Amino acid sequence: MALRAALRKSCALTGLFCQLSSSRHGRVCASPVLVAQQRNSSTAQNIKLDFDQSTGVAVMHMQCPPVNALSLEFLTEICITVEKLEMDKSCRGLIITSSQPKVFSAGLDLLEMYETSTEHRGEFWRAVQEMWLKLYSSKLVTIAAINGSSPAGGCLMAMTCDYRIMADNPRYGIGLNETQLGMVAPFW
Ligand SMILES: CCCCCCCCCCC/C=C/C(=O)SCCNC(=O)CCNC(=O)[C@H](O)C(C)(C)COP(=O)(O)OP(=O)(O)OC[C@H]1O[C@@H](n2cnc3c(N)ncnc32)[C@H](O)[C@@H]1OP(=O)(O)O
Repeated sequence: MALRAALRKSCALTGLFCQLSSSRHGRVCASPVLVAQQRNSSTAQNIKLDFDQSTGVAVMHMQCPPVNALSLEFLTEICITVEKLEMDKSCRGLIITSSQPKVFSAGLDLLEMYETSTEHRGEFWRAVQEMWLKLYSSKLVTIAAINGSSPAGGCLMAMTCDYRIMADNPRYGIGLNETQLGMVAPFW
């Protein structure tokens, strides 16, 4: 916890006013089942997707309590959601935001790396890579609406979007701080 407190302190603070486009709650996409099954994961429960077909804009609300930590399962859900939207010709843009209070994403799920097997960690890091490559190379216009803290993997996620808008709140931190945890991201 002391480490986390230090992290919170050292995160760079960004002050841009967040004007999150309100979605019109159009069609809601189906749960991503296929790849989840391939990865032996459950169906999407941690994402609420609002897709307004009249504008072609989808809003992905991350709702993986308590802090949208990017677990293998959650990373898989994110990837499948983006894949599904890309396959929908009427979708042009994607806004990624958080339903959790005060946190956009706490980054990679630390529990995925603690006392897990080498094999599991391999699968986990492949999913991390897949997530950011998918967002970075997406043909959709992607926007991170950062409505809370976004350290390390959360920052990575935001960086891979085309645009970032962050809520103007001095309590919200963002930055690549994972080296403070003694963590060096593996080569891709
Ligand atoms: C495009 C170019 C590409 C270039 C490539 C760049 C390379 C990038 C490499 C990226 C590598 C990334 C590594 C990581 O992400 S490691 C994880 C780093 N994250 C953290 O250290 C965040 C730690 N958490 C916090 O600072 C705070 O929790 C936070 C500010 C997010 C929220 O604070 P708040 O006070 O609201 O909440 P709590 O601290 O009380 O936490 C609530 C519960 O959530 C648990 N928690 C928090 N963070 C995590 C996490 N990351 N994983 C798992 N669990 C987490 C926390 O333990 C609390 O749980 P309990 O209630 O059970 O105690």
